[in-house]
Amino acid sequence: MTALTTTGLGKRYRRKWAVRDCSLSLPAGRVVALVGPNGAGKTTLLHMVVGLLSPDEGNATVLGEPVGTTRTLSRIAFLAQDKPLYDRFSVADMLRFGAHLNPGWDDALATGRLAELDIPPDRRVGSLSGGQQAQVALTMAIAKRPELLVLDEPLANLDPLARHDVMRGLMTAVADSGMTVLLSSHVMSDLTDTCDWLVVLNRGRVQVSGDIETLLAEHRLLVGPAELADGVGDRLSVVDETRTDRQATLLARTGPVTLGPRWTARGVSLEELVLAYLRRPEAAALSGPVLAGVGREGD
Ligand SMILES: Nc1ncnc2c1ncn2[C@@H]1O[C@H](COP(=O)(O)OP(=O)(O)OP(=O)(O)O)[C@@H](O)[C@H]1O
Repeated sequence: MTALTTTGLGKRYRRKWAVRDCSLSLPAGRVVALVGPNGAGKTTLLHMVVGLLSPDEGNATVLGEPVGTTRTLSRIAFLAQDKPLYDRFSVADMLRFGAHLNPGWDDALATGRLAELDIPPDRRVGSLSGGQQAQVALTMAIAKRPELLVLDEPLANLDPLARHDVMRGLMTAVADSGMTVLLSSHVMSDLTDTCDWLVVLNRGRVQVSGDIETLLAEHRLLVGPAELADGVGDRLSVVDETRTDRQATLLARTGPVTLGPRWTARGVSLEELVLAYLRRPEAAALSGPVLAGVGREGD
C-alpha cells in the first residue's frame, strides 16, 4: 500500500516555481524524513499533500484517494509549522476542541498521553513551555488517529532534550498505531534513529527518495591520492568531492568497491549523504539499482 503518490507535482508563486516535477511514491507504514535547505519547497509540498494548496501541475494521491476529499481529510492529520494552538485555551479546552472537530477522536489516548508527560489539563496553553506546547500539538494530531501524520518542522525552536522527547513520543505513537509519518526537518541528527525513508528536496525538485538503509548501503566515502581521483571518478557515480593538493575525498554512489591500496573506503552517515546531495543540486539518486565499481591496479 502506498501512503503518498505524486506525479509531476508542481506549484509556483507568481512566475517562480516553488516545487517542480515532483514524482514520489512513499510506502505506507514508514517514517519519512523530508529534508532540504531553506526555501527548497518542503512546506509547499506538504501543503499540497494535505490539500491546503492546489498544485499548478501534476497530481497527488494520498492513501489511494485524491487529495482534498472529505474522506481523505479524515484520514490525515497535519501539524503546521506554527503550532495550531490557542494560547488562551486550557489544555483540556484544546482537547475538547479536538474532540468536537474530529469524529475519530481518541480521548483516552489524548488525556493519557498528556498525563504521562505531566502536562496539567487546567494549565493555559500560553503558559506552557515550547516543548510542552509541541507535545500538546502532537497529542492533538495523534488523537485524531490518522493513517497519515504530516508534520512540518515539529522540532523547530525546541532544545535538544525537548526535541528528543517529542521524537520519542512520536515513535511510540507510530509503534502503537502503524501510521505513516511524513515530517520535514533541518536537523539531521533528530532523524537518524527515527526515520526509515528519506526524501531530499532541493530547489523545488526531488533529489533523493528511498529507504534509508538501502541508500546508506549504496553509498561510500572514498579517500585517496588526489592525482588518482579522476580515474576513480570516471568509473563511479560521484555525488560530491573535495580535494586538497594531495588528497581527494569522494562520496560516491556505489556498492562495496575494491580500489587500489592507496584508497580507503567506508560507509557514510545519513548526515554525510544528505549534505553531499545538497551541495550538488544537479546530482539525483532516486531509489534504483547502483553498479558496484571495480578497482584497477594502480588506483
Ligand atoms: N506565499 C508565498 N508567496 C510567494 N512565494 C512563496 C510563498 N510561500 C513560499 N514561497 C517561496 O517558495 C519557495 C519555497 O518555499 P517553502 O516555504 O515551501 O520552502 P521550505 O523548504 O519549506 O523552506 P523553510 O525550510 O525555510 O521553511 C521559496 O522560494 C519561498 O520564498
